Formats: sequence, structure tokens, C-alpha cells
Amino acid sequence: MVDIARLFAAAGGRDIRVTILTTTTNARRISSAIDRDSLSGRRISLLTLAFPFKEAGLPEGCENLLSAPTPEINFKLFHGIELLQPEMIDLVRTHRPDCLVTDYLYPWSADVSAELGIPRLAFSGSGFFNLCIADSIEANNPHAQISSESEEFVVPGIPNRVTLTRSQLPDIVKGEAKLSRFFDKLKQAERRSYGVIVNTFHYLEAEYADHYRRVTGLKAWQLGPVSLFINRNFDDKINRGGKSDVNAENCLNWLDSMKPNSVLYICLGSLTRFSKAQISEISRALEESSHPFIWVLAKILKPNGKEQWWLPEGFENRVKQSGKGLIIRGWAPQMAILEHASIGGFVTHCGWNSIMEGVCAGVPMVTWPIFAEQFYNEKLVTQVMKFGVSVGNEVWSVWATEELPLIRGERLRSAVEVVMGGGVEAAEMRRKAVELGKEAKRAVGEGGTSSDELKGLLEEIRGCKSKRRGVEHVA
Ligand SMILES: O=c1ccn([C@@H]2O[C@H](COP(=O)(O)OP(=O)(O)O[C@H]3O[C@H](CO)[C@@H](O)[C@H](O)[C@H]3O)[C@@H](O)[C@H]2O)c(=O)[nH]1
Repeated sequence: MVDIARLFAAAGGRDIRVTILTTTTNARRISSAIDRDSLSGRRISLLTLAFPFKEAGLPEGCENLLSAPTPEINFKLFHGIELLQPEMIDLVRTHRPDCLVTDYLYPWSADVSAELGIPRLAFSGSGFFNLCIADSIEANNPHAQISSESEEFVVPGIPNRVTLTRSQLPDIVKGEAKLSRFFDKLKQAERRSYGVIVNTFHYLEAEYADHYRRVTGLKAWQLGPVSLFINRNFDDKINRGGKSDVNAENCLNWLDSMKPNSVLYICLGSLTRFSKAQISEISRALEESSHPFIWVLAKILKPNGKEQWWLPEGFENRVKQSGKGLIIRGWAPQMAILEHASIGGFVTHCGWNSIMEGVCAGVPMVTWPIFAEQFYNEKLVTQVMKFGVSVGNEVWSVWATEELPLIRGERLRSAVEVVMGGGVEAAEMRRKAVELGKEAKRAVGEGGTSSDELKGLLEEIRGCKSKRRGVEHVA
């Protein structure tokens, strides 16, 4: 979202000013990313609201999932956001923007936009592929005809043959009534929007962007990869949101000492939590594999809801002594790592931003989706564009608890071997990943598809404004 704001500020010229409406702690988290870019620093203002912690039953300062990604906190956060709604609507009415860009999760913004006669653009944090799969599953219920959780079904009516299992579908799809009602509301608001903007690019998802436009009748713009448009300097790359927990230069120096395409990067996002048993399996795979690695460690979640870092006894010392790997606890300088020539493979949870960043860097992937729409994103990588291989996780879950089936070390190792080994399959995946990386750069360059769509979108917003002025004048 912040990258999108910076994109508008940078591309819009003098007549565009951007205001980001957010809550206090989140504002603190993003302000440095805005301020260090002098252009966006001048053209972007932050408008902050105090989060209603007490009323939502949350501890002070807990206003995003990073502090504790549990379902309980999730629900309370949603409740807090709901409580803020009247205040947010008032602010929009007072500021009267020419265009409102809001997350999919803010259905009210479609109403206030209609009231003010301004376009609402829904921002999807994920890609068109995900939107198309979600639409198809909701409309056709293909999983209803399947007898077991693990039987594959084909997603109907989309451009490619894509298979999923029922166990990989988000809870919401499988029908918790309260959640379903909420998501119906989001869908209706999406359909009442002026259009949607997506952090993607033509070459990666062209068919799915067209399919989405056709099925929904909505306008849709591909503006990405936003990270390429915006994050041009080193500081931007290493401090995207979180402050890096390692010395990025040391990390890159270590990568400099490695051969091209030889290092495996493992990061399962900022929200994933694992069991001790799962961490043990990953460490065993990494020790037994011949490839050097950078591992961004996921925390374990204890039964009492507390979190902690954990590694099997002696593992870290052995890694240090052999010089085979780096272990990062906390926020990694992910973009800078992925772009390094020594990185040869990326084990990812398939969060959309990670996929886009891996694509930009031309790195093939081992996919390990955990929850949200990550299983859908996985299929774009493994079944459609084919620049990655799945680790074989079958079960959607908010996090990997002790009860969930383990991904065994052997399974991880063999998936890593497919991507990092010297076989024909590995070469083909790498070729595809490199091609995508080139196309991503082309898309954001002068005359590129995303650059042109951005120009077109800004023109359209200006057009809406002129039309409104005309109407007001006549009135
Ligand atoms: O140590 C870290 C961890 C993350 N990142 C950055 O944080 C972002 C992570 O984003 P993403 O890969 O999308 O993962 P999540 O934070 O898990 O994303 C949530 O939001 C995404 C966008 O809506 C969804 O696709 C995911 O399923 C959902 O989990 C990326 O820019 C990473 O570069 C770092 O720089 N260092």
C-alpha cells in the first residue's frame, strides 16, 4: 500500500497529493519509508487515528498481526477496525479526496465514495490469479462434489488447468457462516467499486487480468511490480517495513563469497509460526543438503500462546563452524538478498509480495504455502508459469501447530534438489524465472505495460475530477 502511495506521488506530477490514512503504530512503522524518499516525503501526508485498543480488548500498541498472528488477535483487530469506521468515514468526508484507494477489507469505502461521487479503487494485496480462483470456487463450489479432503479437483472456467484439494482451501471457503457473511460484503463492495489495482504485471498474469475483467465487468489496472518501481536505493531495499535484524552489509558480503546461484534462501513470511518438530525437520534438511543457505527462522508458538525462537541443540554452532549458512532471527533484508547473484533458490510461503520479489530477482522457488490465499498463489508458480516446485504441503492452517502433518526433511531436501540441482528441470525453471525477471523490469520501464497502465489510470482519475467539476458547475 505504501509503495502504491509512493508510486502515485512519484508519477502524478505536481497536481497529485497523496494522504495515507492509518493508525498510530502503523504510521510509525511506515513513516521512514515515506520520509527517506524526498519526493514522496513532500507529496505524501500521513493522517493518523488512535486505535481503540481498550474497546477492542487488545493490549496497547497491538494494531497489526505482526505482534501476534493468532486467530483471536485477528478477530479483535477486525473488531477494532470496525469501531474506527465512523471516524474514517468522517475524515474522508472532510478531506473530500478526488479518489479513494482502499484495501479490499474496507467495504464501507464503496459507500462513502458513491456518496461523494468519487472513484473507489479496491487494492488487492495479491494477484489476479488469486482473484480468479477465489471467484471460480465461490461461484462453482467444485469442492462440494469431492469425497475426500485430499482428492484433487480442477478449478472450473479459468484459463489454465489448475488443481487443488479441499484441504488446501481457506476456512472461509468451507463455510463458517459469520466469516462468509463478512466476505459477501467485501465482494459486493468490490463489485460497486470503480475498479481494482493490483501489484502485478502483464507478462505474469495477462490472461488472468483479462479473465477477471470479463467475469466481473470491472476495470482493473496492473501497476507492478511496485517494489521495482519504487525501491531504488539500498536503504529502501533493506528496510521495507521492518527494520533489518542483521547487518545487511555483512549478509551481502557473505553472499559475495559464494558461487553464483548456489545459495538457498528460506523465508516463510513474517506471520508463519511452526512447531518444534517442524523446525527440527527443516534444520535436518538444511544440514544434510549440500547447498549453503540463509534461513529466516520462524518462531514457535507454545500452547500458552507465547512465542519464542527455537533451534535443535548444537545446530547453530555447527552451521557457524562450517560456514555453510546464516540464520536470521527477525526481519531479513529480503529484497537485497533475493537480488544477490549467489541466490539460486527461494523457499517461500507464497505470500504475494514474496512471489513478486522472487520473480523480479529471477529466482526459481520451492513453494510451501501455509494459509490465506497462499495455496492459490502456489499453483501459479508450480502449475501455470512453472518456475518452482511444491514442497507438498496439503493442509491449509493459520499456522503449523503440533497436530498438523509434518513436512519431512526428506521432502524439503528433494524439492530443493529439483530447483537447485543440475538437472534439466532445474535449468528450465531457472530459464523461466530469469525470463520473468526481465519482463518485470521491462513492465516498469519507459513504455512498459505497468508504466502505461499507471499513466492511463492517473488520466482517468483526472478525467473523473473534471467531469465532477463540470457537474458541480452546472448544478
Ligand atoms: O524477514 C522478512 C520478512 C518479510 N519481508 C518482506 O515482507 C513482505 C512479506 O510479504 P508477503 O510475502 O506478501 O507475506 P505476508 O506478510 O505473509 O503477506 C500477507 O499478505 C499478502 C498480500 O496480501 C498475502 O499474499 C499473504 O498470503 C499474507 O500472508 C515482503 O515484501 C518481504 O520482502 C522482509 O523484508 N523481511
